[in-house]
Amino acid sequence: MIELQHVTKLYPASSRPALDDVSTEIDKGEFVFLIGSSGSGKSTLLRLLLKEDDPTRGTVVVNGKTLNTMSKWQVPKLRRTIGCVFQDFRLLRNRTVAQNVAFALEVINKPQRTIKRVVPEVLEMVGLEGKGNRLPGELSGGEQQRVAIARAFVNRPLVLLADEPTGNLDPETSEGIMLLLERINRTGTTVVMATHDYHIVDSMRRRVIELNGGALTRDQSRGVYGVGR
Ligand SMILES: Nc1ncnc2c1ncn2[C@@H]1O[C@H](COP(=O)(O)OP(=O)(O)OP(=O)(O)O)[C@@H](O)[C@H]1O
Repeated sequence: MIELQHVTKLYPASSRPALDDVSTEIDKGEFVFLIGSSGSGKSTLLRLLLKEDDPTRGTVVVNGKTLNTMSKWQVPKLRRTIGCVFQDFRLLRNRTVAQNVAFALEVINKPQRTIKRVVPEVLEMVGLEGKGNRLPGELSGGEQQRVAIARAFVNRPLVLLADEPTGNLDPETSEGIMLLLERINRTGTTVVMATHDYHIVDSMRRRVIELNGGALTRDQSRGVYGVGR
């Protein structure tokens, strides 16, 4: 499903690798927390999985495709199989909630009749029924993140990558978002979530992969955030 083999990433401006000989495998349907202090390489790893950047050395495989040898024209097809959620929601401010979600289907040329059917379904799933005509600015942070999750999931991706999805939310709202991500995971979608939120990691007891200065220093099933934090 996801495989990294001896992946090193060196940014031109930096003397220290952002990722340092990282090898791991994530199976279909897993839920994985990616943890590590600021600058440890979490976002870099997620960017490599999306082929937003290429590794300096090593091999990255996502959904059966080796990204190193993938040509540019195949990248949009890869990204259709991956949903993304970010800390800052990244919604289109001047489009309604429903339009934000519909947009994800329009760009992959789904017919309007499918869009009309699927968008209300997914908005209901994330608990936003009746709010499709609001603008993002008229929603709470938690609701905006639900829109972002709906947009990421509407195309039923094989993998959902979440980079600090609860970073801007209070603990109670974060819990709701985590329940939603768990629900998505139960549909068979692999979830990889970068986080600093030790409450969430400790309460969910899922697989934990820890990066430290770019190196993978811990891989623990049913893990915790860590001792001595
Ligand atoms: N575009 C870039 N050019 C140069 N260096 C970069 C670039 N992006 C990241 N880095 C460096 O790579 C290292 C890893 O950064 P990365 O953003 O992956 O860490 P992170 O674990 O996601 O951190 P945070 O938790 O703060 O988001 C850092 O030292 C960072 O300064």
